[in-house]
Amino acid sequence: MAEIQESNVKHVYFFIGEQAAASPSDGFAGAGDASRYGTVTPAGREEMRDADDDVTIEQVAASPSGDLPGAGAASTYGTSIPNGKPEMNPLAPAFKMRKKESPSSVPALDAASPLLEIRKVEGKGCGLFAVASIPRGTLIISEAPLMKVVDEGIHLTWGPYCRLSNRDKAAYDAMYGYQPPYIDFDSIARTSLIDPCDDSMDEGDADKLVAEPIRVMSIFAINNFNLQPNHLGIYATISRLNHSCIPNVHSAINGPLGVNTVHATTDILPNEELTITYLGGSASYLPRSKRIPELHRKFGFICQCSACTDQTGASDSRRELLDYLAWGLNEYNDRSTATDACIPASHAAALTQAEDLIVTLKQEGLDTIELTKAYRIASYAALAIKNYEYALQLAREESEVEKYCLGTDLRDLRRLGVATEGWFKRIYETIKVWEGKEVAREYQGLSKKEKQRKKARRYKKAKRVGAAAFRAE
Ligand SMILES: C[S@@+](CC[C@H](N)C(=O)[O-])C[C@H]1O[C@@H](n2cnc3c(N)ncnc32)[C@H](O)[C@@H]1O
Repeated sequence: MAEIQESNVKHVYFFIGEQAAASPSDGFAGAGDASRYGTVTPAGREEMRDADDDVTIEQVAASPSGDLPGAGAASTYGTSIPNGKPEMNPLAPAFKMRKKESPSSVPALDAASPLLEIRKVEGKGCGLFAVASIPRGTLIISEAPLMKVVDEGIHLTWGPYCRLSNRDKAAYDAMYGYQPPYIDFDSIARTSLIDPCDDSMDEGDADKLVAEPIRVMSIFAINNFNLQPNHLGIYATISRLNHSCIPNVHSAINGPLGVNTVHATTDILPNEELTITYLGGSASYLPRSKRIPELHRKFGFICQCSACTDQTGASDSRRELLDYLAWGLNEYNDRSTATDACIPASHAAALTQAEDLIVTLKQEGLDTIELTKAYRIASYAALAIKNYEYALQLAREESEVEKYCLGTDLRDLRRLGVATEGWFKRIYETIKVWEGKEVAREYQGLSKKEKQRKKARRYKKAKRVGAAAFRAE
């Protein structure tokens, strides 16, 4: 069974900083972990800004394609998000909607789940909706890909599609298809399917021959997710998740299990739409004036989520603050020698900045994997100033969010040393180096006790809830 490769985990976690040995002297104990904090480099930010310079909100809104759903395809997703790979066609023309194909009826879900159903959504095609209350942390979907091809292998989709069972083909055909303008479907199909030396075929025959493979590619183009190792996959159910800049579920590839898992990152009410973010990592921190064109450029729709339609400016102010705080913390984590007001000059300042990042993420409703990164940096800085208790408390909070986003089967992340439990070990190791074995043991013991206390509290609560339910009956 395929395990998560580091290259793919990057799309879940952004690693920054080199592998440094835990060193009491530099204060970056624990940086030996491939840190999951990463996100933006200044170059990355510039890149994003350059790209955005192409389209403004006004241009997007004014564009004739502005109201059309469609164009998903690659993105940075780390989590897993439908992929759009603009780089597939370096000759991509300026954004122009060519064709949209949306099945007119609502198809049945392939993976039946008592928690959700597929429904038509005005302006979005179809989407997934909760049919019951879904508490935070619930594993909602666990799904193997319907079909996969090697990375950048959109031209290879026709063969695997033809080999699908009738049932799987029906699930595939029910998906939304769109031809992003940066992929030249027609020439890809002709190049891969028509022998240039075969002059027995006239233009009409060739058009007929490529029509179906183009349809298949157009579905694959906007519904695929990165898989490990180096594959792209499409899912009957997960590919129906729409985007929100304030998502309520998190999708991640679980290599050891060979599935994509979707967990609730917030409590979800019945009839609420389940949404992921198509903007991975730091791109979520962009203000709406940058997010909207970015989503439009990559996925072909105008986001109407509450953050994108917020006219008060509160969401934008928070995102700008998030971008500022996270960028500075990344520089700190990278031990950058640059000087900038947003780069904390001391560990204590980094701790305060990371706390601000945590609070702002929560205020913006971003209970996502980004929050685990913020907790890790805060824990890291707390450790550096020898506030061990607080470092452990922050690690515990990180661990909770990790569980909510990714579940508990983290074998590959453990192997890579990026799961929170690896971070706990680093904290204890550092305490041992700095304060001696006894003190480290004490903290470990306290942590164990705290864990047991928590478990006992949870058990008591479950018992109370159970008894109340029993009485109600
Ligand atoms: C991976 S598909 C999601 C499922 C799709 N809605 C369907 O009906 O199968 C991605 C496409 O869904 C649409 N979409 C996703 N999120 C959207 C949103 N927030 N607003 C409008 N359209 C959206 C866009 O057309 C996008 O290209």
